[in-house]
Amino acid sequence: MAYSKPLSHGSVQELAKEPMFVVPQRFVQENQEPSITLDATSSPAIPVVDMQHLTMGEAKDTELERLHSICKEWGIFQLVNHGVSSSLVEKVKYQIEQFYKLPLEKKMRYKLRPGDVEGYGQTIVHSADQKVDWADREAMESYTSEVQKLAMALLGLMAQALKMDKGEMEEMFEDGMQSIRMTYYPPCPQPEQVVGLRPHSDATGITILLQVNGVEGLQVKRNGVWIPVKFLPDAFVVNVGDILEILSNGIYSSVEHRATVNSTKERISTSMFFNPKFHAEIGPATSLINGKNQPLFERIGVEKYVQEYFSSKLSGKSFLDLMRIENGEAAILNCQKLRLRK
Ligand SMILES: O=C(O)CCC(=O)C(=O)O
Ligand SMILES: [Fe+2]
Repeated sequence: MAYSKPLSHGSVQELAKEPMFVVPQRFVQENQEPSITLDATSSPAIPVVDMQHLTMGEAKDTELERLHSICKEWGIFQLVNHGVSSSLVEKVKYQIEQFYKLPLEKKMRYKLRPGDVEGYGQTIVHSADQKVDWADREAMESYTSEVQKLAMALLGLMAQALKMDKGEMEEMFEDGMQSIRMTYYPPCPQPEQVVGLRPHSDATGITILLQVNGVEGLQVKRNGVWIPVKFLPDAFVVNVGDILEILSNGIYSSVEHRATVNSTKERISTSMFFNPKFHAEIGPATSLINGKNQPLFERIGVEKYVQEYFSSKLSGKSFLDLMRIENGEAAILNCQKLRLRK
């Protein structure tokens, strides 16, 4: 997840409405890593998983094995036949698009206040009591709860595939923290000069993403190459986050991804993040640890994890590396000690 402070100088969406041929300097990202991006026609598509095949029929076990390999090797997939009604998804998409069409003064009624994480601006909206009055609250609420059920079902299947105690997974995520982030990427005259969202892995258990207006821009890093994620109508993009990588003791791999912008079209996405409850402890599942499998990551309380996450500068999967146990100690503990000494 990339959390960032609200723009103090106004909204990127408003800025992009002005005629503009050159990107203002403050948006130019100079130290972008040189990257090879495959074009959409030649690149391998990220795998597609069919929820119906996973839950019913004779091929259930084979599909579960497939899900397992995908979470290990890709950390991301498109999920089809997910069971969330397409009319509900369409309604939510429509409402989100309508929200971004509102004049700035109206959007500003939902503006983030300093210290807030809810509202309009560059940050996330927590779904527990989110301010979604701009939309039909009912549709947004049913969407949130439907997607939550789906996330729990997926986490349960993953527990089964990992051969970990399903109860341990449920205990961790049931009544967990769920948050939602809607992102608007305006068209940009020099798309190669800016980043929509810089490379990161999500600090979550799993993330379920909706490409709201069908415009592509999400890319995932695989073997050092950025692969564009195609838009599949009726699919959710599901990605493995850092917490699931830790919980699975490194069997699953969180995916590094970024969002690029387009020179002519705006893009809207909505990510729903699923996290353990605030008082849980993050660490490799005890049911996966034994004499042969030693824990590869540190155990840490969710509260502390979130604090550390916010105080670290994000880049790729560097935050997760802090949790990795090397030479008997995790770097995150060393950071804390250094900070205490100061
Ligand atoms: O806009 C996207 O496709 C990616 C969003 C994302 O990575 C995030 O919200 O963490
Ligand atoms: Fe993300």
